[in-house]
Order: sequence, then C-alpha cells, then structure tokens
Amino acid sequence: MTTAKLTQATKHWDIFCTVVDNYGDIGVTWRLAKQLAAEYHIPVNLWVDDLHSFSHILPSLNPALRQQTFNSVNIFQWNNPLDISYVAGSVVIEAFACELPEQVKSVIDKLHNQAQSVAPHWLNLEYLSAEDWVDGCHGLPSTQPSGIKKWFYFPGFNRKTGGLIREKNLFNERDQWQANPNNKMALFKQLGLRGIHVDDTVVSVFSYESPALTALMAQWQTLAKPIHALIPKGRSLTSVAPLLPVDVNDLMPGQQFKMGNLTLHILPMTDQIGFDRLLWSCDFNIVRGEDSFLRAQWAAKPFIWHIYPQEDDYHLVKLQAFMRIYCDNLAAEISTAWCEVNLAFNQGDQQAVVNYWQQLHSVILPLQQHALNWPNNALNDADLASRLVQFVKNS
Ligand SMILES: Cc1cn([C@H]2C[C@H](O)[C@@H](COP(=O)(O)OP(=O)(O)O[C@H]3O[C@@H](C)[C@H](O)[C@@H](O)[C@H]3O)O2)c(=O)[nH]c1=O
Repeated sequence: MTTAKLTQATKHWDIFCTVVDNYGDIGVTWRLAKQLAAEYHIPVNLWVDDLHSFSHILPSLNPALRQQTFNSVNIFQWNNPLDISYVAGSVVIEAFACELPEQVKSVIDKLHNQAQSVAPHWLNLEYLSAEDWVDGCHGLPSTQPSGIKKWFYFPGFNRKTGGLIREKNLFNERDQWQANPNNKMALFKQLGLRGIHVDDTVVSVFSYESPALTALMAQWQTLAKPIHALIPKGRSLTSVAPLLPVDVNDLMPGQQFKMGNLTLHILPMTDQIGFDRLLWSCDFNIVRGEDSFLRAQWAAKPFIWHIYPQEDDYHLVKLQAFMRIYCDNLAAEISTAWCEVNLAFNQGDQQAVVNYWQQLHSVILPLQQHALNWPNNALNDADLASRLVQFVKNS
C-alpha cells in the first residue's frame, strides 16, 4: 500500500462521499466542507470516490490528482482499498450512508477500545426530507459492534431537525446581487448568452427527463412576451430534443435556438457560486435532486422541483411533504397552481403542466413575494453547519 501520510493536527473532520449518480451527493458534501472550513476554521478532508464527476461542479479540480486543496478543504481520491493512510480527527461523516472504508472503521474501533474519548464522533449525514418522521429520527444513535455510537444526522426544515445548508453571508450576497440588474446582465454575457433583454423572462432548467418539459417548451414558443430557457448539457436536453433541429449530442454551450418567442440557450456548467448566481438571476428556476432544490429556495424566486425518482413513486410522498410546508398559509389559488404545476411536472403530465403554468402566471406576483419570505421561515434561525457543530459538541 502506498501511503501519503496526512500531516495535520488531529482536530480535523473527515467527510466521505460516494458519487451515486449525478452531482447531488458531491454537491451537498462540497458545500458543507467549504462552509465548515470557511466559517468554523475546521480543517476538513473530503474523500471522494469519483473526482471526474466532482470536476463538473468544480472545473479547476484535477481528477488525476490523489490530493489537492480548494477553499482550504483537502480533497482526496478515495480508492478502495484506501491507499492514503487515514489519521483520525475529531469527526467522521459518512455522507448518505456510504460505507466507510474498512481501514477507517478499524482505526475508529481501535481508538474506541483504547479510550472512548479519543475516538472521533461518527455521523451519518442523511438526505433532506420534509417528512414528519424526520423529527423523531434526527440525532438518534446506533450502537456499532465495537460499542461505538454512530449518530444519524437529518437535515430538515424545522427546529427538531439538523437544519439546512446555508452560508452565513449568502442572503446578503444574494440581496446585493438582485438589487442591481446589471449583475444578471453581466452574468448572462459572461456565460456567452446573447439576445437577452433586461425585461425578458428568463428560466433556468436543471431537471431530469420529463415529457412535461417538452410540453412547457412548446407552450413557451407561443407566449406573448420573449422567454429564454437556459439549459446545461445533460438530462433536461433529452426531453427538449424533439424540438431541436440538431442532435443533442452535438450541442455546445453558447448555442441558441429561437422558436417563436422562446429562445433556448445551451449553458456551460459552472462552479457552485456561478450556479447560485444563475438561480438568483432568473425569474423562475426548474431544479432537481437535493442541492439545487435548496439553492432555488435560497434564490428567493419561484421554482419547480423535479424530485429524484424513487421506487414505488415514494418520491411523490416526499414531494407532497414539502408542498405541505411550502404552501402553509398560502392563499388557495396560489398553492393550487404551484402544487399542481409541480405534480404535473413530476408525473410527466403534459396537459396539466401547460394548464397550471398558465394559472401560475396569473398569481406570479404573490408567489414571488412568498418565495422572498420563504428562506427565513425554512431556516428556523440556525443553518445546518452551526447546528452540526453544536451537535458534535453536545454528543
Ligand atoms: C447545473 C449545475 C449544477 N451544479 C451543482 C449544484 C448542485 O450542487 C449539483 C446538483 O445536485 P442536485 O441538485 O442535488 O441534483 P442531482 O440530480 O445532480 O443529484 C442527486 O440528487 C440526489 C437526491 C440523489 O440522491 C443523488 O444521487 C443525485 O442524483 O450540481 C453546479 O455546481 N454547476 C452547474 O452548472
């Protein structure tokens, strides 16, 4: 085994992440790692099994390197078996129930057997869900065969959960950005998007495949006012393919297609800061998974959530749970239009998505106001990183 020793103080945290598919698992852990390093000055090692996927959302990352540092976070290539020796710090986070390497588990067990106080806190960071049962499961321990406890940490939307990832200055930065329309126009230009006027409607589209998207695009061509759809190369474009004159595989960022009053722009992928700014700059965002779903909320703009599909349509239960809390206290005509457009998009119902998009348009002003108020409600005073640091102190 080649060993590149980690030479740092032992108070570091390790976060282990396997990329299941797409960018969500690495997206969430990368956000958390950056925030812990920047705001709490915690040395963080982020172990990732697929640096190539990671490089899509961190373009300056070199997937060939075993070890590199960005934003003060040490990023390690996680090979199996581990070929960089693990030195225990104060916390180990296994993200989304990824199985820790045997070498790591045996070091943790050994330390626990020597003296319980020297073993790192072992946490499993779970997926975000607005379902009620999360309140009762957040913070529960599971005793491992060696006797050490592994703690289950559930993000969530209320005080009984682990909270939501949100950097300390994010809302200030967003407000400053949105206060001056020159910022969005400069960003569009920097992204190579041409022909967007300051009053045009701009929608970002980062979804999975859905026939509902094809129907929406067809409808947008007939709208009275110019509308721009910004779509990165990837899964959404598969659903747009029937409308395009070229093969989706040949598309390049910067290309654009005008169809009636709709202009479709092929977006380059950017790092997470660039992605956040894009969401802040659009009038409406279609997002997916976990991290872009949360960032669309933080953008304070109306959105559709294309939730990650699960077996037996379980994702629709999760969608309903979120819709319940998002629409609490919303007037019936707004909540109906918003919930139905989300359901139709997720169920691929072409007729319904077009009908409810029109209805949504008629309540867009109060919906925008709701989107503006929502982030502070959702946050419940404390973000995930601050609750997590406190949780570790208390456990
Ligand atoms: C388009 C774009 C996205 N991103 C980032 C934002 C997010 O961190 C990340 C996308 O992650 P998500 O929105 O979560 O969607 P996602 O669909 O990519 O990710 C996931 O969803 C989870 C629920 C699943 O469990 C995962 O296995 C995974 O599939 O990509 C950029 O940084 N730049 C870009 O240009």
